[in-house]
Amino acid sequence: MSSVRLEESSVFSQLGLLNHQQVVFCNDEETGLKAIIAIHNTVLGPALGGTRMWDYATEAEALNDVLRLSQAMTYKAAITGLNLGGGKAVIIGDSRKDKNEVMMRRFGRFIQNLNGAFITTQDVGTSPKDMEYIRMETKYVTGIPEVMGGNGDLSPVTAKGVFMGIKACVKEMFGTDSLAGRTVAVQGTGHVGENLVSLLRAENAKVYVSDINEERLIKVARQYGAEAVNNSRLFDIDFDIYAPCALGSTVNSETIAKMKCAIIAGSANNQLADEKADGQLLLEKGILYAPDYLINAGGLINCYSELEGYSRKRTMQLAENIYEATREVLKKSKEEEIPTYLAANKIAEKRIADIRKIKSSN
Ligand SMILES: NC(=O)c1ccc[n+]([C@@H]2O[C@H](COP(=O)([O-])OP(=O)(O)OC[C@H]3O[C@@H](n4cnc5c(N)ncnc54)[C@H](O)[C@@H]3O)[C@@H](O)[C@H]2O)c1
Repeated sequence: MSSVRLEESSVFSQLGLLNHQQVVFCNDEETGLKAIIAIHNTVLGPALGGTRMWDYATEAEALNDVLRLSQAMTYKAAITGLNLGGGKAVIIGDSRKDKNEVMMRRFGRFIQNLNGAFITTQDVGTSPKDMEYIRMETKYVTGIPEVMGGNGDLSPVTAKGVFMGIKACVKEMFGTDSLAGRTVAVQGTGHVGENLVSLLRAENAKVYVSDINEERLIKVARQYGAEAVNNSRLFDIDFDIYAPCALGSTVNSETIAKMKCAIIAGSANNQLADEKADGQLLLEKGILYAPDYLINAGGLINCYSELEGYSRKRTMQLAENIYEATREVLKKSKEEEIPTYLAANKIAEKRIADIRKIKSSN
């Protein structure tokens, strides 16, 4: 009895923390589906967010994840200037053995019942095939396979956004946004990293690359004329811009102490290990940090474009807008002497508050 109460109180206390509009618990005995859909905010438009399938240790952990991630989507859409709200879904289970067509289609029906308030896409543990199953039961899904009207690889769009974010930071720091002769260290030469290296080299930047995958590293270095460096010694090298395109949390008190660069701008999610402390450290050290959730918004932009009737040209234009959005963040950060992540959060919150006003007036 007491444990039930504890569970209940933790669920309801979590629900109140981040101001969610709606949280839906999806339970279906027949298919074994246990999922949570969190709609954080729909002031700007329908809540869009991926469906993550993960073997969470507890249901409270799943709830915590979906609440946190859906709030982050609200900020990401708002700062990028898209007419989308923030949402996310999690399915509790092992994606390698627990999922199947019927479970995904049942989940699609839960989404359909929300009448468009939530639109989903692929995330960790779900695949284009899963999106295809969901699509059989609801039209509120994007990121579907090319054969069903989707548009394939998102990473060129993401890389373009990161590239524009880098240029905005370079403009702020050096007075011109030309990358010719600037030195950039791209950590991670995967889908986004490779596309970014290609864009940087086309503007004659000097590029260092690092990766734990030796084969990829050498391939990308050779193909684009970049210099391969040992990943563990990356911060011993002098460069202007650090572009993390592999993992999160690579910007922490230990690495910041070693950093000699002027700018951090890359695609990895959650680059700051401790947003508050590391954001402040970077401000004090005079290193410009382009908020990751803004400059890596290419994937979201691509989904938005798909909903609007996909055009590659329009999608790339939207990714280019990341330049101005980053400039605005840097300006606010400078004027108010606050870390850039905080400046971005404030701009996102203001946009939502402003649009809320016009939507409530006649
Ligand atoms: N693909 C997108 O459109 C997109 C959108 C938003 C954010 N992101 C984020 O950007 C990052 C890169 O995405 P991706 O699609 O290119 O992934 P990817 O898996 O294609 O590439 C990641 C690369 O990083 C390398 N890597 C892994 N651990 C490393 C380490 N410790 N040090 C150095 N290199 C390491 C891998 O070997 C791989 O080559 C991820 O954090 C991802 O979450 C990607």
